[in-house]
Amino acid sequence: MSRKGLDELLLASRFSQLPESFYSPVSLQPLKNPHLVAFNTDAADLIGLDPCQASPEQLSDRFGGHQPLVGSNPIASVYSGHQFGGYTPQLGDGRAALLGDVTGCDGQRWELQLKGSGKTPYSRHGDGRAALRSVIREYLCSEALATLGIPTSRALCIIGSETQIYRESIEFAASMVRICPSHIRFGHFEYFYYTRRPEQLKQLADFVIEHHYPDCAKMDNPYLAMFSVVVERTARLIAQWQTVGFCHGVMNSDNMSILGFTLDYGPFGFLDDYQPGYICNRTDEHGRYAYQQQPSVAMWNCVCLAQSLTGLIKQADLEVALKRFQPVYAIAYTEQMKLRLGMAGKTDADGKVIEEYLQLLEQAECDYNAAFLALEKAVSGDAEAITLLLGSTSAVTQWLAVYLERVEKDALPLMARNNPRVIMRSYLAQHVIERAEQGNFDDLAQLQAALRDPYSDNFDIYSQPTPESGKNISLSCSS
Ligand SMILES: Nc1ncnc2c1ncn2[C@@H]1O[C@H](COP(=O)(O)OP(=O)(O)OP(=O)(O)O)[C@@H](O)[C@H]1O
Repeated sequence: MSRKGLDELLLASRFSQLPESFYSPVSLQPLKNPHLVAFNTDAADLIGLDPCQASPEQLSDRFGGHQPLVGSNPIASVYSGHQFGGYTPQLGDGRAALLGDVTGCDGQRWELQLKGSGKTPYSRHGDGRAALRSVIREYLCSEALATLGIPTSRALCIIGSETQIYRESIEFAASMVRICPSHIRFGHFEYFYYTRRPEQLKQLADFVIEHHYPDCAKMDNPYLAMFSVVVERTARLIAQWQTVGFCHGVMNSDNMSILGFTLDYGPFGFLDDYQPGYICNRTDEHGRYAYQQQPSVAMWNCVCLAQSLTGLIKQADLEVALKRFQPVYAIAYTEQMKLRLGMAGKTDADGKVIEEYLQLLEQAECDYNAAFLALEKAVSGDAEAITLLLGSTSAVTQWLAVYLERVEKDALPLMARNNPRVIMRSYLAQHVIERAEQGNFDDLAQLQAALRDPYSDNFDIYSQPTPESGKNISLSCSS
C-alpha cells in the first residue's frame, strides 16, 4: 500500500459510530503561533504517512488547531475511574480529542488523538491544555517503551506554541498527536456501570470484542473471554514494566488500557538505584503506586473492571479469570528477568537466583539497569564492574559463583539483546526539556534517536548510570 499525505489519511473513527452517549463532539482550540517541535518517522511509518507530504507548516496548522485535518470530526469520550483508590464519577477526555482513524500499511487500524487540543465538556476545572514539558516526556517515553517491545500508545509529533498556561508557573502549551489501536480504558466501562446503563455497557463490550478481540467473539462466552484476555495482557504488561524498571506513577483505573497498552505518561520514572519502594509521583504520599506495588495495583484495577462487568459475566467466572493474573504475571516476569540475566533453559533454582540478585542490588543501592550491563562483563570474564557495584561481601561472591555456574558463556548475545543500554532516565528528559523551552530542539532529536536504538553501544553519553544529582526525581501530576 502506498504512503499517504497528511490530508489523505483520515477515516471516520469507529468509536464515533457508537451513540453520542459515549462522547461529545468538540472543536479544537487553536494554539498561538504553532510550530513543529518533533516528528517521529517511525510512527509515520506505522500509519502509512509519507513524511514528505507532511511539511512542518502543515503539521503545525493541522495539529495546532488552525485548520482541521481533512476528514476529522473531533470527539472527546466520557469515562470515569478509580483515582488513588476512590471513585471519581466523571472524567473523560478533558484535553484530548479523537480526530479519526487511520489504516497503516500493514492493515492495522489506529486512532489518532490530539492531546492538549483545548477544553472539552469533560475538562472540569482544567484548561484543556498540556505543557510542553509534559508532552515531551510522553513523546519520548512512549517511543522508549515501544522500542523496548512494551505495548504502548505511540507519538507522531509535538507542536509547540506561544500560548501561555499556568501550572506551578507560567509555561508554554503544546499539543501532541498520539496513536493507539484504541484509547478505551477500564474507566469507560466503569462509567456506564456506575451510571447504571447496562445497555450501553453491553454495547461498549460488543464494540471492543468486534474491533479488538475478534477471537473472543467465537467463544461460548465472548465477554468472559474478553475479560480473561484483558487480565492476562495487563499482567504481562506489568511484568514488562517491572523487568525494565518502569514506574508508571498514576495507575488509576482510567489510565488502564482495555488492550493492555501503556497509556498516560504523567509523573512516570525509571528506577535509578534499585529501590523497590521508589515513588516517582510526588503527589502519591503513601506510595500507592510505588514500583513494587504496580503488580498488585494492576490486579486491583482488574477487580474494578470485573465489578463493572458483573451484569455480563457471572461472579464466579470473573473470579476464575482474575485468579489468572498472578501466575501469568509471575511466569512472564521470571521469563523476562532470565533473559536479562542470560539464563536460557530452566532450572529449579532460577527463581532464587533472581530473588537474591535483587536483594543484593537493593542492599548495595546500585543502579538497576547499569547492574545488568556490569553482569554482562562478569559473564565475559571480568567481574570487577559488578563487584564495584555490589561490593565484594561473601553474599556477593557466593551469589556470583552460583550465577556464573548457571549461565553459559554464549549467554552474552542473549543478554545484549535484552539489556537496554539507553534508558529514558528522567534527568536526561529534564535536560532536553530545558533546552526545548529555550527553543532548541536538537537535544530532543538526539535523545529520540538514541531511544530508537536502546540496545546499541553507540550512545555512550545516554548509557551512563544517573549521576547523584539527577537521581530519584519525583514529579507532580501537574502537566
Ligand atoms: N489541563 C487539563 N485540562 C482539562 N482536563 C485535564 C487537564 N489535565 C488533565 N485533565 C483530565 O483529567 C483526567 C486525569 O488526568 P491525567 O493527567 O490522568 O490524564 P492526561 O494526561 O490528561 O490524559 P491521558 O490519560 O489521556 O494521557 C483526564 O481525564 C484528563 O483528560
